[in-house]
Amino acid sequence: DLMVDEQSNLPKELSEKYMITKKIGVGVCGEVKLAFERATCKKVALKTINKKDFPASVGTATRSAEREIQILQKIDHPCLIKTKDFFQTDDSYYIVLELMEGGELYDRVKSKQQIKEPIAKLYFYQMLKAVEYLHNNGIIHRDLKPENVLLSSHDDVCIIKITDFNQSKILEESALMRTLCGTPTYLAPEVFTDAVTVGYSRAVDAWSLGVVLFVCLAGYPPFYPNARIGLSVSDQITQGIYTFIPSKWDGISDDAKDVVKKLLRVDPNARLTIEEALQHPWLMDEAMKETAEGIMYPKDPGDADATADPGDADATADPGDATADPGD
Ligand SMILES: CC(C)(C)NC(=O)Nc1ccc2nccnc2c1
Repeated sequence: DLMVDEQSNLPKELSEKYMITKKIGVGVCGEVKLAFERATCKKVALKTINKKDFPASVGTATRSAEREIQILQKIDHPCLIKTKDFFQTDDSYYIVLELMEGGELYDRVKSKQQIKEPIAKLYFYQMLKAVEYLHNNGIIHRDLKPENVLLSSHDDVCIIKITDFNQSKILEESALMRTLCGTPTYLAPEVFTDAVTVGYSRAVDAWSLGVVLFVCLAGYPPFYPNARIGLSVSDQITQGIYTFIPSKWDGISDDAKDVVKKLLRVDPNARLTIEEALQHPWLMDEAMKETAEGIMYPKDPGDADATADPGDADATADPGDATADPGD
């Protein structure tokens, strides 16, 4: 077992490599602190996940933390947070992440009330590309919200990165899929009927992005307590009841409203997929895409996120496209 540093109960290896300073964020599973890599003086974020914080469900906490770590190490997209290092002790996981100096989108929306439409579109496009990559790699995030979207700087035009994969789900090949490959001679009809709806759990991410887009554009959420007298928030959601308050939405384009309406469809089968959202007229904006691709895949290797190999001709192709899409 790793020697732990007596003062701060941190693994010795960790405190030897990083100097940990102030708390900069708090998550469901722990906290995020600002740290400096001693060798390079570069700033990083240190996310701590306490295993013991969930005595009752210590199993699920560990499993969800292990799943998060497994996913964090496998994914590679400019709009998904990257793990730089990883340590663990008996009671905690320590994940070193690239620092996102702009903090959470949640705080940006709170401080700006409404985000200007072109900026909201730039952020939303990056979120769609990140979630498209996850879905093409058989991963569903399942907890997309402004707290889990981080900004790389305080500037309006910046990279966003999605974080917090501890609620995410890895789509494996299912028994149902194997059944449907066989000869159905003796197969009951309901197995086919059930099969029609299975495979849509990724649609939850499209719904969540619809809510995030609504909040960015309007500065208030579509579903909230007392939005409709007599309707709980869950009733509002299950019935798809929300209001475009004129004073907030009058200056916003009909295309933007149309994307929100088509993502906030109660029927997952009718809801826009991430792919379809990327094809919506509101996102058919060459200037925005040029800006986005430019910050996601900078040409200058010196830039923070120059991950694509300059020699690689189609550096702009989304690596996620190549992967087969496992069923649900
Ligand atoms: C800008 C300010 C106020 C210092 N906040 C901040 O950096 N917050 C966070 C929060 C969580 C993070 N998680 C991963 C990477 N950077 C993060 C930055």
